[in-house]
Amino acid sequence: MITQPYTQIELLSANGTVLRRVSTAPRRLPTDDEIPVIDLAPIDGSLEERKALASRIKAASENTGFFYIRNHGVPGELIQNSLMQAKTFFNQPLSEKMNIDFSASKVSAGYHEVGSTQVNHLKETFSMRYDSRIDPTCTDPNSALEQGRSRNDDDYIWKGTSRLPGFREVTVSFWESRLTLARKLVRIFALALGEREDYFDDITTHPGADALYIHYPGIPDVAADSDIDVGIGSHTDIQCFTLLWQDNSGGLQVLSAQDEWLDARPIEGTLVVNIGDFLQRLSNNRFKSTVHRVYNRQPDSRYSIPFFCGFNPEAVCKVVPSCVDDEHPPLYRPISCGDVCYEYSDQFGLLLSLVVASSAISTF
Ligand SMILES: O=C(O)CCC(=O)C(=O)O
Ligand SMILES: [Fe+2]
Repeated sequence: MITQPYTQIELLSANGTVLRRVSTAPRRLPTDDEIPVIDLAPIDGSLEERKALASRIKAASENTGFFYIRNHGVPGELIQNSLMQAKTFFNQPLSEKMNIDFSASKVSAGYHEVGSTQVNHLKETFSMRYDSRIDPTCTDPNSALEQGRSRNDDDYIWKGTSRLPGFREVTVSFWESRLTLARKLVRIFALALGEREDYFDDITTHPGADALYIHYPGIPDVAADSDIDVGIGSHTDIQCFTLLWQDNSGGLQVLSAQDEWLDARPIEGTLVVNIGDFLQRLSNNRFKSTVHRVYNRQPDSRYSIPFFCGFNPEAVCKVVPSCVDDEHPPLYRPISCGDVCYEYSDQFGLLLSLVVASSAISTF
């Protein structure tokens, strides 16, 4: 029998640094079961159709914790317009981008320049957060503002980008479209966990909804064995789940259930969905928050546009009852999604970039 050689990588988690076993086998494409492509059209169908969809999503969430969605309802043209806006933003001189410097922001949003987040992260990012004023379902944004729920309320990121025609409109429109999709998916996840579909509705009225534009600069003449070409080191995402649009560059790698690296290659017309730590926690570890990373080993830029969905930041959540029985006592104490994110940033003394950029690794 051939024994598979393994190495170890370091992951930073809310409990400190943990070592994670990883196969040294060459990367491979996932099988259809490992990262399935799921047709989301039934999400607007009958309860029976939604339940059937939920069972597919349950299987994927319990397996690798990654799946592609097609017919997701986010218009392709809106995605392309957002990509154009992202490129225009990143193409500006650094001094312009620093108008919305993340570290000067009061609301944990704005621009992170290359090298300003974690070691070996070769990327620059624009980030925005939940804002009740642009939430299509928020009927009383002023009252939400008073309750401190609107986390973009000083308009810092929009004032500092007002010179870019259409930047705010397109970026907000894409964010709204993904918030709508995320809320529908939360209901499917409730079914997938064995609860009623409205189980999470009360805690998604002003949820964590952090959106990024990410630019991974190309690396000319990169040596094959160089370790400076990591786009994002190995990590898991912190909140409930992530909706990710990636361009055609490739480079997103996902750890399989057998600890092998899988290429989550771009598939036209799809978004990638992956489970985050908070949903793994609420599911009592039934759903998998899976380690992934990005390598941009190419001379060209890579762009990706993630959206991180959580619950209302102050809502204290316990492991869902359907995931608990005599043989499976709750593995986690109740906590809010917001507190988990703060624990993370406290642990590492990092800015709240971790809320949107998740955990990270130093060297691999
Ligand atoms: O750029 C990508 O494809 C993935 C980004 C990612 O994993 C993250 O921002 O957490
Ligand atoms: Fe991630």
